[in-house]
Amino acid sequence: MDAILRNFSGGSVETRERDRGGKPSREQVEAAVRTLIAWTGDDPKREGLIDTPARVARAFEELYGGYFECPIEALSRTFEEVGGYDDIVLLRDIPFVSHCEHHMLPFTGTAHVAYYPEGRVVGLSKLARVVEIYARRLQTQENLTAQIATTIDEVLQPRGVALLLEAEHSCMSLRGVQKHGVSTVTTQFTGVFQNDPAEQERFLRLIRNR
Ligand SMILES: Nc1nc2c(ncn2[C@@H]2O[C@H](COP(=O)(O)OP(=O)(O)OP(=O)(O)O)[C@@H](O)[C@H]2O)c(=O)[nH]1
Ligand SMILES: [Zn+2]
Repeated sequence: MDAILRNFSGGSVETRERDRGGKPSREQVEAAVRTLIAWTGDDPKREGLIDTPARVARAFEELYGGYFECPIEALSRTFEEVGGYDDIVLLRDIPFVSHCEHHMLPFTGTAHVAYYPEGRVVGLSKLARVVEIYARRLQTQENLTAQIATTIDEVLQPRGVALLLEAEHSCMSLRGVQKHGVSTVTTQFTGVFQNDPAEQERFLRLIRNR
């Protein structure tokens, strides 16, 4: 239980993805949702709410499905027939929804993912799948950014990886400080994007210039 709720941030991607724990039963989850409903002040036994715990459990399976998918596997099929192409590959504006690990409230935004292939490339959708898998876990935006970058870097071993995420956190807009329209930007660079300021600048320019 502890293991599954932990969002593994230490060790290699492979270790992180291997160390999975058990899972509570459906009955336990539904009982927990009934407790939360009662905590709000409502009656979990009233007609409109009677099936809600089951719905919430199903919604959680969808929203947090990323714990049961493997980002390493998503990147496992690569191909080399790209006519000698060896320049930057950039996926711009990948939309994502994740949930902050502090409040379990959604933060939504877009991810820009780039890498410099080293001989072999991966199917484009697989990069978006890695974003999706990690987004569907409890996250901080920093951790989400780092996990996507590290995974692509470790699995594909390209010449470099560049990530930029921009998102609005509903725990900041709907509650607490209640600031709407704040965009949080995080970046992570490896390889040439980290070592060569010109490459980093090129990535940022490609994102900005539409
Ligand atoms: N660094 C980081 N902080 C986050 C992220 N998501 C939410 N937070 C912040 O986590 C912090 C949690 O702070 P706490 O003081 O424990 O919680 P809180 O009392 O609800 O804080 P307020 O939101 O200021 O009311 C808040 O400042 C949130 O804005 C994230 O992805 N990254
Ligand atoms: Zn939060």
